[in-house]
Amino acid sequence: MEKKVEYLVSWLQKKVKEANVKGLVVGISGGIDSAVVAHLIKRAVPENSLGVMLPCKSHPGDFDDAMRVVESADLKAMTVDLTDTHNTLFGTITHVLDEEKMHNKANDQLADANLRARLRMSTLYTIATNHQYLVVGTDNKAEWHTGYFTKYGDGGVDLAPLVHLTKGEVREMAKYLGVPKEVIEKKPSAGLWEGQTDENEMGTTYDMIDRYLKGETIPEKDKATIEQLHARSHHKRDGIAFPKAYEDM
Ligand SMILES: Nc1ncnc2c1ncn2[C@@H]1O[C@H](COP(=O)(O)OP(=O)(O)OC[C@H]2O[C@@H]([n+]3cccc(C(=O)O)c3)[C@H](O)[C@@H]2O)[C@@H](O)[C@H]1O
Ligand SMILES: Nc1ncnc2c1ncn2[C@@H]1O[C@H](COP(=O)(O)OP(=O)(O)OP(=O)(O)O)[C@@H](O)[C@H]1O
Ligand SMILES: [Mg+2]
Repeated sequence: MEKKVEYLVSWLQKKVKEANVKGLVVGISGGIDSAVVAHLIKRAVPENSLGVMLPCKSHPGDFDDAMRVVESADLKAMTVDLTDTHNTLFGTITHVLDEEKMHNKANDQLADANLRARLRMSTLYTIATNHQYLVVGTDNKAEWHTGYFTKYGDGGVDLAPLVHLTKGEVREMAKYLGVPKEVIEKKPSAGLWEGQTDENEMGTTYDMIDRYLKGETIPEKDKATIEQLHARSHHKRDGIAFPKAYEDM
């Protein structure tokens, strides 16, 4: 584990140098993925690493966990509460959709949730610009493979150090780094609505996804779910679609 951590820390240092920036910033949710990234960026750039708590109608317990993470990593941190901003922006958008008789309320929960993730992204980039930092993402291998992230939200980052680690490997790294036990043991959640858990929403478990990614045999139903999630999310991993230049047709 020491070698794996050293590898990621030196990769982060290399990226900072190549980009000619001063440091790194990450959003701290109180979940395990951002906790691991918090520890990695602190090791990579001890004097120029920053964690940002971005509550948006979030559970207060998650904020307490985020504070525990920050303390465990001895990371510089700040809080920007996005609740009012989200209420104003989502309220304005839906008001106009109502007036135009275009409002599809069936999609409200997802649209509301993805706006939270994109407000976090915008906030992190505003802070990154202020500090001349890069924005570090927290997607692990399971989330990346299934597309379980908001495009240009939590997926809108400069660096993604955990993208080759299964959720199990993230857990092992978290233990090694000294992430608080309650954070390691809590159910993964995007925290985008009351009672949301990743596993309920995805329709399979991280254990199944990890086993699938390691090439192990898993039940047909879980395999089909994972393959469907993967097929539906190519556009998130492939980047922006461009036409061929007219001259090259
Ligand atoms: N084929 C295609 N080619 C190009 N673009 C395509 C496309 N199909 C959809 N799109 C675009 O992509 C959009 C859909 O993607 P997106 O906006 O990401 O939205 P979507 O994938 O529908 O939702 C995001 C999912 O990620 C979960 N999430 C989000 C944030 C954090 C976490 C977490 O674990 O913490 C989890 C969230 O709970 C939800 O299940 C469409 O609105 C459309 O604009
Ligand atoms: N309240 C929040 N404050 C700051 N950043 C947040 C917040 N909620 C989500 N994020 C950012 O979005 C990322 C994606 O969330 P995700 O839930 O996948 O990761 P996590 O909370 O760190 O771990 P877990 O998947 O175990 O819940 C977080 O790692 C974090 O960087
Ligand atoms: Mg979470």
